[in-house]
Amino acid sequence: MKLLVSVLRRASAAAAIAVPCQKFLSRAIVNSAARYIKPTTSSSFHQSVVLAQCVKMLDQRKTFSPDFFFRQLFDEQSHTYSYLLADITTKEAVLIDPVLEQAKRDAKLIEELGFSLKYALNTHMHADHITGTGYLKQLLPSTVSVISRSSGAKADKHLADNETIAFGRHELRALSTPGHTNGCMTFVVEEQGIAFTGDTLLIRGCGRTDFQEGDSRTLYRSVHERIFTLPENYRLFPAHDYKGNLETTVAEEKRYNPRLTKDIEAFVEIMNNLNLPYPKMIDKAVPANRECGLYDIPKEN
Ligand SMILES: N[C@@H](CCC(=O)N[C@@H](CSS)C(=O)NCC(=O)O)C(=O)O
Ligand SMILES: [Fe+2]
Repeated sequence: MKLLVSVLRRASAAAAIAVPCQKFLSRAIVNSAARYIKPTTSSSFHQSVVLAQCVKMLDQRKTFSPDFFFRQLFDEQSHTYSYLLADITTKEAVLIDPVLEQAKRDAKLIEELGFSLKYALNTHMHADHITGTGYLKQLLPSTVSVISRSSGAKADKHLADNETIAFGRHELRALSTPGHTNGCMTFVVEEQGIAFTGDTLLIRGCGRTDFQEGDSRTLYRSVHERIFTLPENYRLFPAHDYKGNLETTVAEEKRYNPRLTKDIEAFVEIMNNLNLPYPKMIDKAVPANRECGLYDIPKEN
């Protein structure tokens, strides 16, 4: 027994030294990697620098505050992500980009977790699915629906650029990021280092600009001026992904987005040649979303 106690003591003393050492060393290695890696060619040197920067930005990723709740939710039909955020202390919650067909699922989850839904927000007037905000207002009557004023859609609260929405001690800031539609907004939670980009910026892609008020040059400027200027370690969460990706970062998209790393003229050319089929639901979704999704919704018994 004595032997076991002594072994455990030694092991924990070793760990107490090893963990900070490891952290210090990994940071030191990353910081100096670009200077000490021996280049064989200038392009492999460049790759080493980019890799070192990427490791560094992962190293510096923020973790959520203990009183901040985050849950990513998915609708398989439209490939839409919705995001439930809450203050764990006060239980006030917000839901970003809910989908009509998932409103009951979302309401059940919110009730099970003991949250009270304060705001149901849309990043923009969606074209591919009907928003769940109107229906959630019926299911959870405390809910206030929110969208940007420039979307032209009905809601209880209309947001202007830079306006904030509070839930408990947390808040998100709405940045106007038009281009996919006029009313597109990106919601940023600065304390947690995260942003919800709607369809403005998708993972290694971006929202199309060939319907509603789409404009490629405007979208390019929105991304470069309002999203790529956020700190590089910010985690980004889009409204859709069609390949199973969950999230990205500012640093990743600035380096690897195949559309937005190009200059503006090349970007416009890419966007003019996407040749995507129109969303199947567009003729139903846009008129419904103009009414906050309160359009042909299921009646409660
Ligand atoms: N096939 C889907 C619609 C897919 C689509 O058009 N997605 C939009 C976002 S929803 S408005 C988009 O901007 N896509 C960009 C891209 O590069 O894919 C359907 O029929 O609903
Ligand atoms: Fe969209």
